Amino acid sequence: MEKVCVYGSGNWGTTAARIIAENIVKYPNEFNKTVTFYVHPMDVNGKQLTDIINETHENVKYLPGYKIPENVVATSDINEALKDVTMMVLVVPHQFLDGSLKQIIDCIDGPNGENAKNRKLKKVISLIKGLTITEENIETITQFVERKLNIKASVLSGANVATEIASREFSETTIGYHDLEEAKQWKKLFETDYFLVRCIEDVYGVEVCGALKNIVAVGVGIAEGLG
Ligand SMILES: NC(=O)C1=CN([C@@H]2O[C@H](COP(=O)(O)OP(=O)(O)OC[C@H]3O[C@@H](n4cnc5c(N)ncnc54)[C@H](O)[C@@H]3O)[C@@H](O)[C@H]2O)C=CC1
Ligand SMILES: O=C(CO)COP(=O)(O)O
Repeated sequence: MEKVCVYGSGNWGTTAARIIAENIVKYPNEFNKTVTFYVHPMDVNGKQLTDIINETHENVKYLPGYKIPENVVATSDINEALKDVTMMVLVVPHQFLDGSLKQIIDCIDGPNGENAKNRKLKKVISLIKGLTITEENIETITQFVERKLNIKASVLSGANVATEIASREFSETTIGYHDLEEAKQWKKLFETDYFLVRCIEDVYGVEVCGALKNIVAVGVGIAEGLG
């Protein structure tokens, strides 16, 4: 039985958690219906965002006005978020990825790596846009994730705008995979009648196109702004 965590609770993470939670209940023999939702600790008007999400079923900070299914359980406790989790959706802004992965590795492997052999987490998909650039080299986000987590990662990317998808406006996306059986599972979790998912065996191609698309998008925005 697979158990799913959505790690990251921004605009896109919240939209992804809603879709997954609606889909996951259709496959009771394959997936545990509870989706854990890792929320970076945050105070909103004197209250923890996790408490607000669990009580009102709405992420008032990052996706106000859209209800989140009750099988999404928000937490800022990493141990609770990743307990028994076999499949993880990574959806934090790229600048927080390194710190997030350190926290995840500490949790699943133990501070000295002592639990690494008993890892339950086997499947990871990145919804993150961007590239990691250092003085030495350039890596795609999944290459960075694979190097840090030692798990082959899939990617989901496209010309996708979270609030449009949350509003059930039609949109298409692509999953890049290393393993077809795993890709079929991610497709079950993400596809809806308004969010069409295609799968291709080219992880790096999908994520590089997704990242480059945003350079074009910025250019179009500037051109539009100039009239
Ligand atoms: N919003 C969109 O329409 C789309 C976003 N993406 C990509 O998804 C990724 C996530 O984007 P969004 O969900 O839009 O993010 P967002 O900008 O809406 O949310 C910010 C996120 O960062 C977390 N955060 C804030 N401070 C932090 C810290 N110090 N440490 C760790 N986490 C912290 C927040 O809890 C929240 O989850 C990005 O790579 C973005 O490019 C991809 C497609 C669509
Ligand atoms: O790629 C996006 C929409 O398709 C959004 O990316 P940012 O959230 O990084 O601007």
